[in-house]
Amino acid sequence: MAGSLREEEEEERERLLLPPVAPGGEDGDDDGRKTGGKWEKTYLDVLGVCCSAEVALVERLLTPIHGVRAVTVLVPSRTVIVHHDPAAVSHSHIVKALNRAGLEASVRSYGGGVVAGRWPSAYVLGSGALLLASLFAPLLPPLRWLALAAACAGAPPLLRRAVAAAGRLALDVNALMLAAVAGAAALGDFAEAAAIVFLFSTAEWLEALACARASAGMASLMSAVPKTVVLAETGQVVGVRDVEVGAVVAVRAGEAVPVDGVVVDGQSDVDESSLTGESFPVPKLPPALVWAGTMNLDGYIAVRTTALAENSTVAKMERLVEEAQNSRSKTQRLIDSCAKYYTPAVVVLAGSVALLPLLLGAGEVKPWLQLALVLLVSACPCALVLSTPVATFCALLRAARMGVLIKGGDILESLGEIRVAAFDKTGTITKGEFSIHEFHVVGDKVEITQLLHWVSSIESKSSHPMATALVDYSRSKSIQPKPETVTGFRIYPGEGISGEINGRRIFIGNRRILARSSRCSTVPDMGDHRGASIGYVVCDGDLVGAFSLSDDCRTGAAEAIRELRSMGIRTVMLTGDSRAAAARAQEQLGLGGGALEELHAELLPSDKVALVGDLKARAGPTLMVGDGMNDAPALAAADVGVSMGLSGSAAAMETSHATLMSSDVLRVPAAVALGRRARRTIAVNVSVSVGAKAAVLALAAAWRPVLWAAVLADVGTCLLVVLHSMLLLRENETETRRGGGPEACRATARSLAMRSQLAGASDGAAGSVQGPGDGAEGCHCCPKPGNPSEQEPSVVVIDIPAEGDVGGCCGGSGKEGCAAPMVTTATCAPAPRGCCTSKGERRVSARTECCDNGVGARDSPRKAGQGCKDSKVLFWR
Ligand SMILES: Nc1ncnc2c1ncn2[C@@H]1O[C@H](COP(=O)(O)OP(=O)(O)OP(=O)(O)O)[C@@H](O)[C@H]1O
Ligand SMILES: [Zn+2]
Repeated sequence: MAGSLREEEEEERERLLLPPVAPGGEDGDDDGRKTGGKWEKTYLDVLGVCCSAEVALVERLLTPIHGVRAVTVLVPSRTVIVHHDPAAVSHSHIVKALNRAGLEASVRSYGGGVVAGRWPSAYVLGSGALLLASLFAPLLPPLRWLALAAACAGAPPLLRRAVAAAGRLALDVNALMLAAVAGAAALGDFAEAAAIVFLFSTAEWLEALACARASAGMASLMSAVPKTVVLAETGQVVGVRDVEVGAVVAVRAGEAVPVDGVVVDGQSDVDESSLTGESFPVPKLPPALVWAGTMNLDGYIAVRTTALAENSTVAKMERLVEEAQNSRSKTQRLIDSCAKYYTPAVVVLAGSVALLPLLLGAGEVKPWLQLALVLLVSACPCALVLSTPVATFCALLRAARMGVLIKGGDILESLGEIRVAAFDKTGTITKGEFSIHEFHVVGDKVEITQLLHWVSSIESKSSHPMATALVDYSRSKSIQPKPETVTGFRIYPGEGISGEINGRRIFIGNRRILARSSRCSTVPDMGDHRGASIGYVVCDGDLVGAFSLSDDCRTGAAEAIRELRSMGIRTVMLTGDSRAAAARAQEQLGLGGGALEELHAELLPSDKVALVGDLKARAGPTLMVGDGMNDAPALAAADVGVSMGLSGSAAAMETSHATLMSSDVLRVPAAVALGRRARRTIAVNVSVSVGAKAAVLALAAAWRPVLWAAVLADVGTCLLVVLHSMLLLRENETETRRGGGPEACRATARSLAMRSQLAGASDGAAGSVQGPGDGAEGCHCCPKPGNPSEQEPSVVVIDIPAEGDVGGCCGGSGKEGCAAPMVTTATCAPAPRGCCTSKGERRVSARTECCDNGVGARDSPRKAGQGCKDSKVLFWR
């Protein structure tokens, strides 16, 4: 059932994440395919794209070409992506069209190191050599003409671009530089003219090199996907784009998985780091899901595809990164609009400085003209315009590499401002892998087998984590779900689900659904499972079954929360689950049950939205992390909504602003840290570029107009800004430090996995392969007992105040306890018609004994600072 469900979900994801319609294209892929030729996506490195001004030019050049459907220009990485029909228009045709306008385009080869290491053009080299020779002019005066030759030698690329820009009535940096060169030459400063050309083109080249280095990272996202696949049944080799959904493809050891799918045969360890940033291999057996671009390490697997190549997760990721580059952030919009006025203003100023003395008949004209040239060179706000997009691009790329997909520069900036982090519980703080403690029949209306059949059949239509547990539980009792017998399936967000089987309407869910559907009078006592969630089954108005289930915290959840708190961020839990379950998770997170500063339980999706709004108003910019469908509205309402990617629901992924590709919540503090770093980088970039300009202008105003210094300030700061932004690509020590514990655990897991791989390779058999789970046990929520002297059995009595009834809500089992402060219930279900026995204020004591089971036993409440690392419940009173 998991397979079919996932497929549905996959379909939904596909529907939600349809390829973006790029400018110029009006329809989706399907239409294109139907009309004959296949659309292809070609990536071009276009060095001539340096400001957003070139975007329009590229679009104007390419969109009229027959066979080109859409053009996307990514300024930060100087990339142009062309959707075209290769039969109608070839790569070289596109490249030529761009190069005619002097844009220096070349087709990016897949997997290649892009253009890194490329030599400067002949123009740059020629102009440099001539300039060098001209320096000997003091010895041999005629050599000074070589400087003029140097300026001319380097000018053609500038001229071509300036003419192309002028064609669309734009004044670009090339035109400004050429004007300055011409001016300097006219004044007889040949060396100055040559210096401008040489400095400018060298800096451009270096900048392009740096950008190419940065965008190589993006290319590597997709380059891992093989271009051909082997069909498992026939052994036939076909292009990856021709593989249909449902085909079975063979993936041998050492090959990358070509398309998203389900393992149907074989077994292997798969390295998913390209997608999740998680560096240890994940064992895959049928029916595990695998994703395109991940690496099959050591075994053969057959994969039934669940998506077309262009709709694979990695392709969608790539689209998101591309879109993110195109979306301009607040800061960037501000800078761009300033830049729009800055250039014309300075050009007009330069013009008047040059003309006024002439008109007024001032004595010496030359210094005025020099001042005008300096102003002209300073009129390009290139560094300022670059200061944000390059930093944003590098940060987004860094985020993608660590398995966090951020959908734009704005989100990145907001991430750096976060003051509150709200977490959903199930599937975010906890693993979302429930285990069933009890499953009872209530009354004598049905048999247990019948009940299990109903529950598993209806639950197999739900993607809630509890559903999986209930279906597995039924299977363990030899009852197979029959989803086809269910009609009228319905989801009640925050409550549960319902469906009809053989004319009976069955409801499954929490107390709210009980209130909605039943006319019962008693609620069964669910025994001693404190902190478990209680579920009910109602058939045609009668309560017929009840069950209790719970799940444990994720690895790293506690560290993530600690990290966020150490960064001065308030942490909050917003859960649809019961208060008892919330309190149990809180307790598992440590810090004496005070890890999260606020707990809000039993929330409907609308309550989550309201609380997010409240947090925003009360404490500042709010981040929300969630996985479920019920979280989607809250994710959208938060300043930054983060969804749990591959494990979460499609709805959450769609509405969120960022997605964690792995389920490692430690990426949340890391992403916030990255956001803060990006903000700092942008601030430094902006001040450096503004500062340099101001210094040159001040120098000029002080009658010291130095033209080459102005050029250096212009292109030099551009280069500086690019290089400084690229520091973001490097892993920051604070990011590594964030959650130092789990990092160590991951290292262990990695080395264990590697060792097992080596063992497997040397003796040819898998032997006793230790999965990553084994290696990571030390980083479980519950700290592993350390000092043996602390593990001596001792009896501790923990007093837990029983939860009081709030506003006449049903009390559930009547035995749920809560140990955490500030447990609130936002809303109460309408009081069911007399279904609950009310509860008074009570204290419940648990007698516990310390134990060292390492991974916190399910029933072991643990209190920090009581000399007991872990404890086992002996009995409840
Ligand atoms: N498919 C289901 N089967 C049984 N119970 C369900 C189902 N879906 C929801 N419920 C009940 O409704 C409650 C609220 O569900 P909801 O999805 O809003 O939150 P949750 O996933 O439990 O917690 P969180 O909000 O922390 O993710 C659950 O705790 C559960 O008791
Ligand atoms: Zn959840």
